Amino acid sequence: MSNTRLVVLISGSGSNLQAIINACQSNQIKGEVVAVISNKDNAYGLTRAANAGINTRVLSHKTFATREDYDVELASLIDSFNPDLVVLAGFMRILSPDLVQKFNGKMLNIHPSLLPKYQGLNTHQRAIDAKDDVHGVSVHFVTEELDGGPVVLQAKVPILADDTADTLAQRVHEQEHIIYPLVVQWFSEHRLTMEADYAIFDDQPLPAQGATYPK
Ligand SMILES: Nc1nc2c(c(=O)[nH]1)N[C@@H](CN(C=O)c1ccc(C(=O)N[C@@H](CCC(=O)O)C(=O)O)cc1)CN2
Ligand SMILES: NCC(=O)N[C@@H]1O[C@H](COP(=O)([O-])[O-])[C@@H](O)[C@H]1O
Repeated sequence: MSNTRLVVLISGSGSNLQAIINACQSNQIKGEVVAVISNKDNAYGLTRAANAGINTRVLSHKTFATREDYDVELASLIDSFNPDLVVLAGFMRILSPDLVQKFNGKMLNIHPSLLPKYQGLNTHQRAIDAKDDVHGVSVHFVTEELDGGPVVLQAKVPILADDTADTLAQRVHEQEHIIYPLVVQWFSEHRLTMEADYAIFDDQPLPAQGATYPK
């Protein structure tokens, strides 16, 4: 089975990118990150990629008249690396239908909430403001509906009485760095399909290594 070719899209720090790079280097994921693309030239994730010897590209959305024009260029750039899987890792642009359709079934996103709760932005603060006692993270296939695609795996994170958005985000990040590599590993082992209705993982944080959940 050949290595899964991953193209990762970022906009910021790239800690999830780093988790995936690490998982590829440890052979947890039978794949390689062949390129990292950012819409922001100051994304620290670009430094992480360069340090790992990975191709990097910056495609700023600010130089395009419309979202659609940007996405035509972005789709072409992604395609140029011949990916098996496109991984959105803190990529902060809403993707237009044509691009989503082009990579249908081979584009994943990680979202910091227990979808379908809190689609969109500022999820940690929204959960705190709502006085929720649990928050978390979801890995899902990307569809036209923003953060509405089929969920593959979730991890729950309790909200503590003295939590701020930052302290909560830190604990959510810890679970992100476990479940995203795991889902990408499952994809690299050809064990995921958009049509399946995967179990939503409950309560306990995942073990760091190789749980086997998909059917
Ligand atoms: N068609 C889809 N596009 C994207 C999805 C998706 O599921 N379907 N997931 C998002 C990721 N995301 C949350 O997980 C998200 C990213 C960005 C935004 C957003 O409102 N972006 C604004 C700009 C915000 C900024 O620049 O800070 C915008 O694009 O106008 C919401 C949710 C990735 N895309
Ligand atoms: N709506 C998308 C979204 O908010 N994604 C979130 O952006 C962060 C990126 O962190 P990273 O750059 O350190 O991986 C992550 O917490 C991810 O869940």
